[in-house]
Amino acid sequence: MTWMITGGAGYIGAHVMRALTGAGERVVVLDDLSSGAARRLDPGVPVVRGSALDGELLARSLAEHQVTGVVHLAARKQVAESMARPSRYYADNLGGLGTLLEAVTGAGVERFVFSSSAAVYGTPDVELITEDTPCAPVNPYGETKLAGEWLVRAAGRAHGMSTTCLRYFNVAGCAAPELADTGVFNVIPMVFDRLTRGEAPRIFGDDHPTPDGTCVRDYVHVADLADAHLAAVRRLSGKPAGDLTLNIGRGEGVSVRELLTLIAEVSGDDRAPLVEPRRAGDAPRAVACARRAAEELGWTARRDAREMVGSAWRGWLAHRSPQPAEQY
Ligand SMILES: O=c1ccn([C@@H]2O[C@H](COP(=O)(O)OP(=O)(O)O[C@H]3O[C@H](CO)[C@@H](O)[C@H](O)[C@H]3O)[C@@H](O)[C@H]2O)c(=O)[nH]1
Repeated sequence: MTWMITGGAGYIGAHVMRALTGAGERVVVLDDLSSGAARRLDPGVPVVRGSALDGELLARSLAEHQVTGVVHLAARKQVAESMARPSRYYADNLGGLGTLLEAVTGAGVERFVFSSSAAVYGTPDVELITEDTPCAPVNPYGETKLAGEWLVRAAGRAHGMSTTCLRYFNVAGCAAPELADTGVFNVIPMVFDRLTRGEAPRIFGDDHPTPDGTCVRDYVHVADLADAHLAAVRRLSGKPAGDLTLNIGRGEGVSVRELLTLIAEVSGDDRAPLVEPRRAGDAPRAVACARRAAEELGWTARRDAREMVGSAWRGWLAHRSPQPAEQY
């Protein structure tokens, strides 16, 4: 089998590429390097430089590399940007996926793994989010992920393709400094960025209905997430498997205050945080029930929050972004 990884030069895609090649899978990367970084690529892995919106290139590359399965990660992923530019998100995330699925089914590819997100759930008021928790996204990014899942399942049913949708919770850390997340769009890099500038980290609300008043999230190490993709690929490589949708998280909540304590320990910078008003659209708590992934894939996350923060800090020191391209 040969797996095409779209977005393989991105933060998550490069970790997936390493997990698959490290386990002996044959891989080809498709990436237009618009937000991915060439330094994350592996010289031993062929790269098609182009976009998932380019149907002709896709058809040619799938045939040339005899691709038998696709892991689709290439997408826009900033919530705030999706609210400012919804049509761009719909066009790129769903347009790209539609074009890719046309090419993939036309080429007879029988296995497809889709990068989805906990953003499909919106802000449910539950202790643990299961895959049966109703989906009610609260921003265009989450909407494109939910509609993307529908598209993937429909194509699977129509063309006899086995599909797996992985709903990632809060992804953090890195397996090696060169693979680090260099964008400043999530809490850990946002706090690192503040500390590096000599500013206090911010807490968006300490009056949430949670034990310490700050938001609780399910942080999952990107290397564990990559292992989940490997497990999904292995499962699909066996007998035809229909469609499957899985939460990918640890099933454990970490509050913003707990995270800041870990960051202070790792960075050696323990300045007191500033408490700011709540951020619009933030759920007080978003923690996965991770049981179905354990049952279906035999996968559970192994790395804890300290390992995520420590590896993220080392990656930040090595490759921090001078200035993100656009801030919202
Ligand atoms: O300086 C900061 C930055 C963030 N937060 C809080 O930290 C938590 C995590 O925020 P963030 O890292 O922005 O993640 P989420 O808002 O939980 O969303 C992330 O996780 C979702 C999946 O659960 C993905 O869909 C999104 O793409 C991804 O941004 C939230 O409670 C924020 O209010 C702070 O208190 N201070």
